[in-house]
Amino acid sequence: MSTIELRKVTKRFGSFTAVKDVDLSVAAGEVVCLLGPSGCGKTTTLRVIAGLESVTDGEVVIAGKVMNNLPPEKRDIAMVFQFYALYPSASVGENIAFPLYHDGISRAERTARVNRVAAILHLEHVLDRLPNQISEGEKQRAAMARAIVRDPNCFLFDEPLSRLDVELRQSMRGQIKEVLQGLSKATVIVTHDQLEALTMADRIAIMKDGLIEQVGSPHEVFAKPANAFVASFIGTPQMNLLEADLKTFADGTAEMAVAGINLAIRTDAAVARLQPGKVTIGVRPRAFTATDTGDRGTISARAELIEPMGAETLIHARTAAGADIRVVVTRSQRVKVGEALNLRPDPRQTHVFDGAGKAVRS
Ligand SMILES: Nc1ncnc2c1ncn2[C@@H]1O[C@H](COP(=O)(O)OP(=O)(O)OP(=O)(O)O)[C@@H](O)[C@H]1O
Repeated sequence: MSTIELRKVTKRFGSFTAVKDVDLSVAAGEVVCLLGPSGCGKTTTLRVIAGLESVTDGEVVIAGKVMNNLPPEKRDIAMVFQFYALYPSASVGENIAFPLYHDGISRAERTARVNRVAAILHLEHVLDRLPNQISEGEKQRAAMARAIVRDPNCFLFDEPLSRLDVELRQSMRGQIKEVLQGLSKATVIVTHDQLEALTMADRIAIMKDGLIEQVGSPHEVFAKPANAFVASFIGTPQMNLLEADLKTFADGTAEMAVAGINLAIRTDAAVARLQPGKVTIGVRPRAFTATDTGDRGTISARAELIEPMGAETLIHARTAAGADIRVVVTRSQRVKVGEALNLRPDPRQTHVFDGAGKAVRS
């Protein structure tokens, strides 16, 4: 069974802990993306799975077997790096066949397998060419073909698309996803690009400072972020995180105010149970209604910068107290720089984070 499991994995480099107590399991046929800012420990986690780094603590289990003491070549894993490392003097077909030369596979079998993966990855027409005679996208597909030709237990990808231009990335994301869907292998992809993670992953593990902050489907991490970090990391434009004052009352109700304005937002039982004081409310830029008239429950702000985005417009607004708020409106709603806005957050789409940044859910 092609599965990957990390059990309380920690990796230290000297006194620095790059990966802390990470638990993660990837089922057969599942694609999990490790996503997070630079230096959060994504690549180290991948290298630990591959056996390119030893673990300091915990267990790496692949296909049900503890792999901690096995070298990379004994783990039956294929890894695709950011740099494809194709041999320049060998044809594309020979490059793809390379992993099969060590396995005592007959020439006929080798050719059959290369042809099969070349068909999956649409490379039949370039098999006889040298790597410098094919496009960047074809090089990336050749690297992937070389990884899947051996039929390994699992796949690991390290920033597989980072060297490609925007357009090619877009089409490759779909192609990789399609190929992986047909292979039924556990796959881990490292990326710092959320769009890549959102489109390719079945589940996303969001990392920060060596810890996994949340693991969930693309929809879950977007709609139900576990904490303020995940909330601000996932979604473009970024979610607004606004400081709010929470008051709770003896009858189990609560009120929240931003810059002194009481907002008609989530004040359900879970919020009312919090300690009164400072909390953070999270509102995505598309979860505001911008109205002309300021009435109860709206935040007053002034448009500072307007960014047309095609069908929608991104407005950077600022409150009198100096809080910046990003708002997305439809193109037909014309707003000018300097104009006063009254922003009403949709209560059903308002997130609340406690003093430690943890999401409060009812
Ligand atoms: N061999 C090493 N020795 C010491 N520190 C290391 C070593 N390898 C990585 N680190 C540190 O561990 C942390 C995590 O590195 P890692 O490469 O896993 O991050 P990352 O999330 O993949 O970042 P990026 O997106 O920039 O590649 C970083 O602070 C890095 O400097």
